[in-house]
Amino acid sequence: MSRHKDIRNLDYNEVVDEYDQAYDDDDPEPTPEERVIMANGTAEIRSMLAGEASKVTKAQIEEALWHYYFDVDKAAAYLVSKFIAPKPKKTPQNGDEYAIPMVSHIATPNTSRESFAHLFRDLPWGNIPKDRETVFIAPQRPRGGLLGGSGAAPRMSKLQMLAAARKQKAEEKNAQEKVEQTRVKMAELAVDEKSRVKENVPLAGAFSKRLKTSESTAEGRMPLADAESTAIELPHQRMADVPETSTTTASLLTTSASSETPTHIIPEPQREPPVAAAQPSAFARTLFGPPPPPKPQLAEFFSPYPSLPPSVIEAFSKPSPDDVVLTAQAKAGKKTKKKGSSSTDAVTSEVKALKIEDAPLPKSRNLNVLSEFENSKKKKTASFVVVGHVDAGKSTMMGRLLLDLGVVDQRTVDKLRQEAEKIGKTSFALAWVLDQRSEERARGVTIDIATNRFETDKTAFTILDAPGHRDFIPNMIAGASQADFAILVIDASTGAFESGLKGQTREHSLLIRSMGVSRIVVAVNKLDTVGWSQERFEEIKHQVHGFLSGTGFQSKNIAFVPLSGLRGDNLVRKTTEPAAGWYTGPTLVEELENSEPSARALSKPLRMTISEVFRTPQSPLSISGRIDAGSLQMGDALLVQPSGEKAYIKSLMMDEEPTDWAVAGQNVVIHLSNIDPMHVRVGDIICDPAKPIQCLDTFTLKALAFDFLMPMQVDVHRGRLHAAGKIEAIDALLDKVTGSVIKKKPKVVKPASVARIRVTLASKVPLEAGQRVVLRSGGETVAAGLLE
Ligand SMILES: Nc1nc2c(ncn2[C@@H]2O[C@H](COP(=O)(O)OP(=O)(O)OP(=O)(O)O)[C@@H](O)[C@H]2O)c(=O)[nH]1
Repeated sequence: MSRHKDIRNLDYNEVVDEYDQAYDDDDPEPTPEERVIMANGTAEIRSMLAGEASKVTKAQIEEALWHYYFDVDKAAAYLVSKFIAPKPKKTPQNGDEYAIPMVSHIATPNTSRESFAHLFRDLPWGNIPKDRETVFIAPQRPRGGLLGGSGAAPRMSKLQMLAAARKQKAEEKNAQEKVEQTRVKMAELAVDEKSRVKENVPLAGAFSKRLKTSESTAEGRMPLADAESTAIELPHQRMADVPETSTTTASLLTTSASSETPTHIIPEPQREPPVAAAQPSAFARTLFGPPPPPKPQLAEFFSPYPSLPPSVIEAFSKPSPDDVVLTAQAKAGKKTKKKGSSSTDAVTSEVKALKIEDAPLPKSRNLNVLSEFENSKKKKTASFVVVGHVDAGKSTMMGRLLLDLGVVDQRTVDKLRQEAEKIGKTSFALAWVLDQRSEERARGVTIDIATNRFETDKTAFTILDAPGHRDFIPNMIAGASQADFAILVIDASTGAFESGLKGQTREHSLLIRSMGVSRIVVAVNKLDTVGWSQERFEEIKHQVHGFLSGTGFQSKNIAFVPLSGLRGDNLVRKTTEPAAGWYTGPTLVEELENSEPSARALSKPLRMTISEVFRTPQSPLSISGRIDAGSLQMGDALLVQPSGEKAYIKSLMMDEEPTDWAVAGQNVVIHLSNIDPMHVRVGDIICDPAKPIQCLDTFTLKALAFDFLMPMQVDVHRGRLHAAGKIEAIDALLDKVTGSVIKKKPKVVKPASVARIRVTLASKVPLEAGQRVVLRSGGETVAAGLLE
């Protein structure tokens, strides 16, 4: 049964009866002395009332005296007003204008409506009938004090004195009882010391102070002052006088003091017995009398119902069955939790013990890669970038080339043509062979570098089809950075060549030359639109040759081919157009085969710029790119910069076939192991851990100015890498041919001039001397050059 059930079974009538009984006990029977005073008072009142005395009974007189504490005057006045000359009842008359409606259920049958009007018929005042005049009873003796007399204390009769004494006694008794009740309640609210001692809970400092203060004050030995200072200043002789009764408080105080500061420690024998509540002060005792004897034992718990029967208190003194069940459940839960946690710990430790061995490193065959390359019978490889003004026909030309070479079949092209017809872009069907992104197909422009490959009898080519639109120049730069040579596509149709020359034809030419491309094949395209005009071809050839020569291309490295990419004339096969009979030179593919790739930096430390990062079935992290310098083989350790993380070559792919090694100039796919993908990004450089590339945030550049140069914010492009930077200073203006210093620290560099400039970067990026970078600002290429 819970204690709530105890409350429900409580007999409230029994409790109320007890309360009433206690209340009745407050009005005890008169003492013999009071009986004498009562008799005298009765006689005195009878004499005061004289002839009217017969109208009141003895009991009425005694009750009045008792009520007024034997005050004869008050009792006599009360008896007169109540029994001898009571005020007449007011009975309103019906029909009176001042009639007050009476409530029907209390009105008598005869006086259903009473009026007070008759009381005012004899107005004006002063004409009052005799029977309605007030009876005044003059006091026997004059009142003293402020209302008359000498001002001395009024003289009291013996009866009055006795009544006053009784009244004071009753008031003292009530006050005493109130104090006692308050003390009991306070004692019950106080914290039980014994239980705290059992629990070894030290007293809080502030509570300790209060306790000491209370004790000392109760004994009247100390003033109400700071207990801490008082305890220290207390004379030893005085402390020795304290009776040795209990050590509980002393122990508590010692514990408390030791936990705070040694100055609080009071010798244990000198401590006083514990009290749970403050004792009344001397002033309080003067007011309320001596303190009651201390309760033998304080309640061990707080009860808001101090007057409850013992059975109820008993029920609350112990944990209820509900509490017992809850406690048991809590303990069981703890045990279970402990069990669970221990099992969890065990699992955790087991998991920790399960040390995952590092993935076994790929086995290296320790090949001499350079000799393998020399002895290999593989075709030479070459990469070329296709550049030119937007819509010059670059993608169409490469699509046709792949079709004519059999890399893609006619069926695929027909399918692309059908798809292109649906959106009204039939003429772009061949371009879609390379422009495979939906956005590129929808917009009809190339956005990113499209790579493809084809082989001739002698060479394995990699096509890097660059976007012609000025918005995608950074992608074109990325393509150019991987190329051995370039195809510059020029739209020969009327007006297009001229506009292209002012546009990206010029910029692309400058860029590819600055990127280190020295061999260029100019594809004069769309000659079918001008009837295969030789004059037009020669005009374009003349202008472009002069322009390219001015940008640094040697004449022997410049070739021109008149063609139609859309129709495939002079692309793979010679044109059969009669109007084009004037051209007997090589086709575009033949010109490509005649182009020697740039020298390979085979013996230099490994450098490879990451073009793509992707996931393959072979590895969760695969990268692709062109090896700029050095060589690598399966099992090699690699360093990724700028993250500085190490990785291993799990396997290699070249031309979509597995290989054990690769050298500079080759495009490869590397499946990495032992590295987190978060450390590898497009534009990072893979290098030899033994000869790593350094990460710089400042460098000096020998730059060709495309625009006016001065200290300014720029974007630094190296391959796929872009970084924010700033032209910090211009160290010198250089001679274009010799490279000697013309002028030191010029403030501005004019376009087409060469200068040595210092560039700072917002963050460190992998850079080293010999690399080519491009500086752009506001969407325009402002300079390109070589790191010194
Ligand atoms: N008549 C004719 N049209 C051509 C020839 N080559 C390309 N075109 C057309 O020119 C348009 C643009 O061709 P694209 O191959 O997309 O040009 P692009 O240079 O690759 O364009 P971007 O990569 O976006 O700069 C298409 O409509 C082609 O059909 C050609 O030899 N003759």
